[in-house]
Amino acid sequence: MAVQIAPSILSADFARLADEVTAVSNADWIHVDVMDNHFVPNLTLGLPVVESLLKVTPLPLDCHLMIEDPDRWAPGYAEAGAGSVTIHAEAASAPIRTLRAIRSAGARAGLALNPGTAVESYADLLPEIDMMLMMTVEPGFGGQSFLDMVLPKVRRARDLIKGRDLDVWLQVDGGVGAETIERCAEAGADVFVAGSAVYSADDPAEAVRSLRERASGAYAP
Ligand SMILES: O=C(CO)[C@@H](O)[C@H](O)COP(=O)(O)O
Repeated sequence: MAVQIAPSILSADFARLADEVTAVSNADWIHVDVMDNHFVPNLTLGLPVVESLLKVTPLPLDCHLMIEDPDRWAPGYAEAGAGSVTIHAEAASAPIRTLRAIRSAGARAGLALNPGTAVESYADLLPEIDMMLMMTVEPGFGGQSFLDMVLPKVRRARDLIKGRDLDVWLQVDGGVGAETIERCAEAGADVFVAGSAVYSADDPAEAVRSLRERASGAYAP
């Protein structure tokens, strides 16, 4: 699979979201961070904003739910038309049921792991998901420093996916930019979320292009 770039609108200007997503129309996904101030200590946006974004961009929305009780809320994002809905392993009470509900509603189902959560504990869920999201910072805020300690886990996840011959995408999120994206790709990641590296650039579309080039050169599935 070709590498994919997903700019995170957490670093965008929320007063100009339509323009901000249009500015990265060369990306593969728009990454939408939904935070509830309970699962993480930050509050962002929810389903009404996602519904509005769906009307202004042809790019699929990659909704990352950093919320308590994702079992209750996740299917609604898929039913609204999100292309991908990711729940946190640490927050879900019934992950298999919720992942199946996301898929049944027509979206790709994602499972996210915090930096300290072992991938081996969730190996049996791999057939239930389309994407595993490895947090490379503690979730909650943009602009944090990349945690190198997560890279061995990214490698182990890629090996588990390969070992079972599954088509599961491996996403990294947090501190991903020009200095770190190649190491993520070498470890086997193929979907790259970048917030500040894209939206603090003078030319966000050029930042997307350049990140894609770096990741493609280093990608070693
Ligand atoms: O989920 C999160 C943060 O919890 C991310 O999606 C951030 O939005 C990434 O921002 P940068 O680290 O790339 O600035």
